Amino acid sequence: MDSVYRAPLPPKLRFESEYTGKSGPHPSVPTTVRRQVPADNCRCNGGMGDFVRSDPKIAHGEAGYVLEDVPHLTDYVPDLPTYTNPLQINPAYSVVKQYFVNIDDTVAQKIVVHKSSPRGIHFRRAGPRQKVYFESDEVHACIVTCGGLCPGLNTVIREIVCGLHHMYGVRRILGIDGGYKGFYARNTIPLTPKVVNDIHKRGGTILGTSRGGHDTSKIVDSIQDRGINQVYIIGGDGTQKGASVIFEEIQRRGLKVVVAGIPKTIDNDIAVIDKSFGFDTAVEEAQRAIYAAHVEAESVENGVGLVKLMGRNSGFIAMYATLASRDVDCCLIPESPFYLEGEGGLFDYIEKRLKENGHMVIVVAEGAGQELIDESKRSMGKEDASGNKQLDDVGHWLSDNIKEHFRKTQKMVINLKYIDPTYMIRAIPSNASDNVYCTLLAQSAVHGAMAGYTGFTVGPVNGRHAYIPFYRVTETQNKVVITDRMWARLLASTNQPSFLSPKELAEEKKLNEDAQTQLLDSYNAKGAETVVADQATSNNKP
Ligand SMILES: Nc1ncnc2c1ncn2[C@@H]1O[C@H](COP(=O)(O)OP(=O)(O)OP(=O)(O)O)[C@@H](O)[C@H]1O
Ligand SMILES: O=P(O)(O)OC[C@H]1O[C@](O)(CO)[C@@H](O)[C@@H]1O
Ligand SMILES: [Mg+2]
Repeated sequence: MDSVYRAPLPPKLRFESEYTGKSGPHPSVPTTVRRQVPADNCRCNGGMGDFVRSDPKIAHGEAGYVLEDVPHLTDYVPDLPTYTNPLQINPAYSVVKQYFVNIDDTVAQKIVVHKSSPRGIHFRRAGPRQKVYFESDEVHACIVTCGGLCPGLNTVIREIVCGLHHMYGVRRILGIDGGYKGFYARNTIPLTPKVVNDIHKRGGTILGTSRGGHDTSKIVDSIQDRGINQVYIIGGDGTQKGASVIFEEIQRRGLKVVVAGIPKTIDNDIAVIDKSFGFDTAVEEAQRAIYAAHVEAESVENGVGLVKLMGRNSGFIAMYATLASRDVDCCLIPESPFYLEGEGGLFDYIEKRLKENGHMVIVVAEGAGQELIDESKRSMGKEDASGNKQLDDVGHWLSDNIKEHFRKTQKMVINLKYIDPTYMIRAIPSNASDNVYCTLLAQSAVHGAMAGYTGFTVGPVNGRHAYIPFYRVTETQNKVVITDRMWARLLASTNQPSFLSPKELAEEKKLNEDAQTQLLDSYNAKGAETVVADQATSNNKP
């Protein structure tokens, strides 16, 4: 049984796009159809950066029900015909009871509710629809991977290709070589089930990836020139922003082209979705480094194992690897400030742990403690090609400082081993559960695109796959909330200090409470629409 509330939506929630219902022979739809909305509804600047998105599709229902819907081709391309979904005659699926998703199914963003809580925000449930907006031989799809590597990229590529081919009979699928810039600067790679058959067993991406090089006009020109009508874009928060401007430009040009985003990031910092693919694999691999650090540390007198893990702005990998391993005595993440010297500081804690236990393990996320690093040693203001701030190496900095402290104070002789497995945890193939997850993501993206949805990111929300508007996943980043239970569990498991004074802790708590109260107040005072906007900035997953 579905745990999602499935009452039929009131008629006013039904969007035209779902009910046009025209089917019949394919009347050679032109690839380019001028859209019916004013061109200045959206502005693109031809490159990275600011853009004005067209209005969100928000519908309201009873008891504070809000549907944040995703765009559909029929929103701007008139008179599109629909076709029977070929899955209806696919022997594997035709026997499945209720294989097609009811068009009224939506997925709740918030599932912990009170008696009087408004029903809140919902997203359109992902999955195959009875009717599709593309004929098999009309589809010309492309796949691109952007940003840093992540376990499972190849699995997603494989499953998009196989899903399109086996489920929808699509034969024309192109790989874009080397990220966004590949659209206009490289040759394409033809993809077939045979080409992708074994790729899920390899780390990395067979398509290559890159940062920077997002030139919206050139990318959309290339899509238009090649006659591509389904664009699958796999990448992190930056990539989804890029996908969003591509979608806006496609819409502005009135093209019958869908843009589907598949969220990818090792840091697990993408808002709204439960978790990003590859994260579990990375956490599992991080265990190996932590295990080695522990073995090294416990084999010598006053051994300290220090492991640096990825996590630019969010400490999820460090937090989960710490919780999973149970060998870690201290976990440092970007969200939780710490200090070295003085009472209650890190040096104090190390000394205490070594006296108690004879050894200890510290895990540090790469984005932690950046503000502590001496200005002279900072790579001030440097950015990568995508505009992401370049971080200073907190691992070496911490290692040097701990060693120097114990050498200077001569309190005890310590033996520190520093392990940096950062790239090792993301360059590996995905594990079994991530492989299954990648398959669901890819298939959900394919079903959504075939059904004519566009401008969406696909992902699980409370365990159910949903189509989420781009703006929802790009407006905020998912971060560890240090006043939540999960961080408390970690503190209880490592026994480390919180490094926050009671005053700071109270302030942090108040900030979070204020955000919650504001949310409720704005709902009560101004109605659900305001809440929709406000919730964009308060996506704090456990
Ligand atoms: N605001 C933006 N508008 C358009 N394109 C963008 C924007 N931000 C980033 N991009 C493009 O998206 C691509 C990937 O961005 P980025 O390097 O930040 O990685 P990411 O997708 O965030 O993944 P990760 O951080 O997990 O490695 C790059 O080609 C970059 O040019
Ligand atoms: O060295 P690269 O490829 O730029 O990637 C490093 C960054 O990419 C990530 O893996 C994902 O954003 C971060 O954890 C890390 O800071
Ligand atoms: Mg990013």
